[in-house]
Formats: sequence, C-alpha cells, structure tokens
Amino acid sequence: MSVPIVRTVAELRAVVAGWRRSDASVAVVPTMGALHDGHLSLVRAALQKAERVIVTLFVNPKQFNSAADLAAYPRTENQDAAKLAPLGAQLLYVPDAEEMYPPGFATTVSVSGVREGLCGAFRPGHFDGVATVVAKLFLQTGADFAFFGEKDFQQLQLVRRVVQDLDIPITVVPCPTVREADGLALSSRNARLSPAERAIAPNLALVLIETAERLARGSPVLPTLAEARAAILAAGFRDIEYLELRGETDLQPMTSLDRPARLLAASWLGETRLIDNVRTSPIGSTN
Ligand SMILES: Nc1ncnc2c1ncn2[C@@H]1O[C@H](COP(=O)(O)OP(=O)(O)OP(=O)(O)O)[C@@H](O)[C@H]1O
Ligand SMILES: CC(C)(CO)[C@@H](O)C(=O)[O-]
Ligand code: BAL
Repeated sequence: MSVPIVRTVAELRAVVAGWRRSDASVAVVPTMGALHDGHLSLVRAALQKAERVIVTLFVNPKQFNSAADLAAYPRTENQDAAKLAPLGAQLLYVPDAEEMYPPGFATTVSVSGVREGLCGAFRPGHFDGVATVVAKLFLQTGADFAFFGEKDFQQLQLVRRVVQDLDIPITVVPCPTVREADGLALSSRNARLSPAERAIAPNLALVLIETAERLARGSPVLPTLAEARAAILAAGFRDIEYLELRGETDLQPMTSLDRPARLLAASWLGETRLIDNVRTSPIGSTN
C-alpha cells in the first residue's frame, strides 16, 4: 500500500475535483516533511473529521530566515510517504519551489499584530512566508478543514487570522502537542541534538509545565517567569529568546493570570533552537 503523490497544482485540483463529484469532505495537513508522531497525530485527527485527507510536503524557502537552517532542513520524502501509507491518507502533495513560486511571483500575505513578538521578533520575515504559503495551500487544495499543531502556537493563531481576514472557506482545527515520554515536544529539529543535548532538552517542557502550575496556584507572574528563565539556563540551555505569558486567544502580553493564557518559550540548546508552550489557567477557571 502506498500513498499517491502529486506534484502540480493541476494534478492536485483534478484529484480533488473527482472527490467533490461524490461530495466527499476534504482536509489538508500542511507539513515540511520529516514526519514524526506529531505530524501523524494531525493526519489521524484529519482522517476522523474528513473523508479525504491531503498531506502537503513543502520545505517553504520563504519562511526560512537563515540559509543554513534551510540547507540543514531534513528532506525525507520516501520515508514520509512510507509513514503515511498505513494511516490511510489519500494524497501526498509535494510541489517544488518553481511550482509554488513560479517566475514573476510577487504576492506576500502579511499579517500584522499576531506575527509581532515571540518567534516573529527573532525570525524576521518568517510569518509572512508562512502566511503566504498557507494561503496558497488552502486555495490550491480547496479543503474544508486544515489541521495544525499547538506546538507552533503563534503560527496557529496567525493561520486563523489569515483565514478570517481573507474569507477563506476552511475550518482550522488545532491539535495538542505530542511529546516524548520525558516531555520533549516532538520536532524534526530534535534530530539535530547531540546525545548530551537530547538529555537536557526535556527541561524546557518540564520548566514550562511546573511554571504554569505555579502561576495557576497564584504565584506572581514576573518573579515566577524570572525563576523559570534561571531554571532553563541552569539546565544547560545557552540562550532564551523569549519566555512569556500571553492570552490564550489574543496572544496579548499578560502580567497577571486573570484569564486563560499560554506560557510560550524559545530557547537555544547548542546550535538547535527549540520552542514549546503550555496552557495556563487560573485555578477554578472553567475555560
Ligand atoms: N510535537 C508536535 N505535536 C503536534 N503537532 C506538531 C508537533 N510538531 C509539529 N507539529 C505540527 O505539524 C505541522 C507541521 O510542522 P513542521 O513540519 O514544521 O514540523 P516540526 O517538527 O514542527 O518541524 P520544525 O523542526 O520545523 O519545528 C505544524 O502544524 C506543526 O505545529
Ligand atoms: C505550516 C507550514 C507547513 C507552512 O510551511 C510550516 O510552517 C510548518 O511545518 O509548521
Ligand atoms: N514548525 C514551523 C516551521 C518552521 O520552523 O519554519
């Protein structure tokens, strides 16, 4: 059993048009490949929701703000197709850069507000690249549902904004972060960690989880965040780009935990940048 692969917009549209003739619902799971169980959880959720699932695999050059990061990004199409086959996804869409951005391509989808701060402050241009390619993938597939992981929480909120602002008829479905047994959020960039770094890596999640619990019990926000930063650095991370409490739905900065929030962090471990986030609610909050 293998998953059919298409590489052009025309082929993709022809397959989807065939599905639509029998009124099948369609979901899309956008990825950059190097699939792991986090991606596969999105595909499983999509298969629960829609009759046809398209997984897209495109290492989007427009969202990389470092040539070295783009060059180092794993490209494992054959292994990815083999991982998808047993799940039952109906189509793998693998455009190349020319198909996605033909000569003369000149349009950028740029989302103000939500792209600022957090990862946006440290990856200039990144979220314009994400917004542009995601809008294209939604329009190319014409899917009814799109599945995104909460691991990339700012990206999820950005995608919601694009869909709302451009009236794209697609429902964005968030999926919880899948973690290793020791807490580390699955990410294709984890493969870059040395064994010693891999042993340190779960501390990012563990500190976030513990800090979220302390905040929920009423610990004051700013001193508690300062202690969390110290704990992450003491564990062996070399630099913290950000560690912030933000509103769960609006991503606005928060200095007291008076409504549901997210605690989000990005930190460098050697040459690898890890991100993670956890939900944080005031004790007794039902939201
Ligand atoms: N651990 C995870 N749990 C749930 N979803 C995830 C996880 N990791 C990635 N995803 C989701 O999979 C989709 C594709 O992500 P992507 O291909 O960038 O994978 P990644 O492992 O996050 O890679 P990267 O190294 O670029 O962070 C996104 O919606 C992302 O949020
Ligand atoms: C959504 C996405 C596939 C767009 O390139 C990418 O940002 C990712 O893998 O999260
Ligand atoms: N997971 C988001 C894609 C990126 O890091 O570029």
